[in-house]
Amino acid sequence: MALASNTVRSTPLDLPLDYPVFCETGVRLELSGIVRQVAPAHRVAIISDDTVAGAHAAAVRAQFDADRSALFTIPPGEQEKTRARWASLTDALVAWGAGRDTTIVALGGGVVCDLAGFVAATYMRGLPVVQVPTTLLAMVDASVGGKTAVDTPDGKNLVGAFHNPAAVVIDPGVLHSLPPAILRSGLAEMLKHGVIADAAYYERMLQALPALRTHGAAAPEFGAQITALIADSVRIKARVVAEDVREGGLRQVLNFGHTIAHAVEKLLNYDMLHGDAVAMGMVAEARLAEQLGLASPGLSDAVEDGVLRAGLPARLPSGVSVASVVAETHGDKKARAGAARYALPRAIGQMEPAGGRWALPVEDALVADVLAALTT
Ligand SMILES: NC(=O)c1ccc[n+]([C@@H]2O[C@H](COP(=O)([O-])OP(=O)(O)OC[C@H]3O[C@@H](n4cnc5c(N)ncnc54)[C@H](O)[C@@H]3O)[C@@H](O)[C@H]2O)c1
Ligand SMILES: O=C(O)C(=O)C[C@@H](O)[C@H](O)[C@H](O)COP(=O)(O)O
Ligand SMILES: [Zn+2]
Repeated sequence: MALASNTVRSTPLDLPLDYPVFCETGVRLELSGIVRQVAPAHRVAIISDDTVAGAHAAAVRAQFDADRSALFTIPPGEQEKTRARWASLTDALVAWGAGRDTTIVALGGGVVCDLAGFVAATYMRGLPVVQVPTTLLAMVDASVGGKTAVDTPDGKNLVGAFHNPAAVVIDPGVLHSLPPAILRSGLAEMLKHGVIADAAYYERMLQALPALRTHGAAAPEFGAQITALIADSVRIKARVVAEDVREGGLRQVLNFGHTIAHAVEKLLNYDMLHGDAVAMGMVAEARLAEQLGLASPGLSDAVEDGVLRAGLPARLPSGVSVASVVAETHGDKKARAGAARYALPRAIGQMEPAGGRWALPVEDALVADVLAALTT
């Protein structure tokens, strides 16, 4: 395959993963060289959504031979992370003649990372995928770790596969086109990484929040600061997934806030950004941890403080009843024998198993009490 650039100047982060993660402004322009190194292919199929493609696909496509690459897009939004979109994308790949010598490039936010990743995991029983995340959330979380999935009418990410990327190419330079509310929602997963693993990182995030919120992604000083914070967030996630790729135990810590978040997202027909739901879910689950006596007093105030300083929601959205959220939690993937389970921190930066388990069952009545207090 003729490539626009065969040399890769950037150095990947030093991580305990089997695949390189690049994190540097401008590195998206080295994508073809990276693909050639990690997943050389006869053809390259770029999967994106219409919004991202409009802003960023041309610079990516230009790096590959026109007759051996193609762009496949879906409409933007979580509502598109479905089996139907998986079917239309895989049909389109067949029609285009994609074979096992095709590499998938996932160019987009978390929805594209998950959906294109699932296409790659399943098409002809598995193609390499290079993740090129374009939202803050996808940079720090969805592009790393190999979870791919689609939603079904019954819940979030219910059908999917573990399929590690061949490489992750994080270019914070693409964040300039991201609307502020979507940038902000990515802060939730970064705060989560601080809560579950690293108090110093949590503190650095708190210090950075005013600048990140005031200046937005376009400010010149934003670049270096956000790049360092993204890299450290990826380091935290990488440490966890390297130890437990298939979520046998420890990896459940990355689900802090998610039992409640996924329930609420589904009840709202995914009309709430995932990061926003996680922010609110972390506040609720931190309160559960305190009520159970698992967490030291003050944890939930500290989590709520971070969430509010980031400008993220800390309360249950109106129109969602406490009873409906509690009922939905029983369908969570961590549930066992029908009982919802929660991955709960002890303190900022500290998670430990309780009785050997990383996710604990919690009485519905206690969950309902905590959620009721978050409706006011
Ligand atoms: N696999 C994982 O480990 C993992 C981790 C966290 C989240 N997720 C998943 O990620 C999804 C949420 O991801 P998200 O918040 O990125 O949502 P998203 O992918 O829907 O992106 C949000 C919006 O931003 C737009 N956008 C993306 N990049 C842009 C850019 N650079 N400029 C302008 N607009 C841009 C998109 O078109 C979309 O409208 C959820 O489905 C969640 O379940 C997966
Ligand atoms: O990588 C993980 O593991 C996570 O749990 C990260 C989460 O932020 C992410 O939202 C993930 O998609 C949730 O996965 P699920 O298995 O709970 O559906
Ligand atoms: Zn998440």
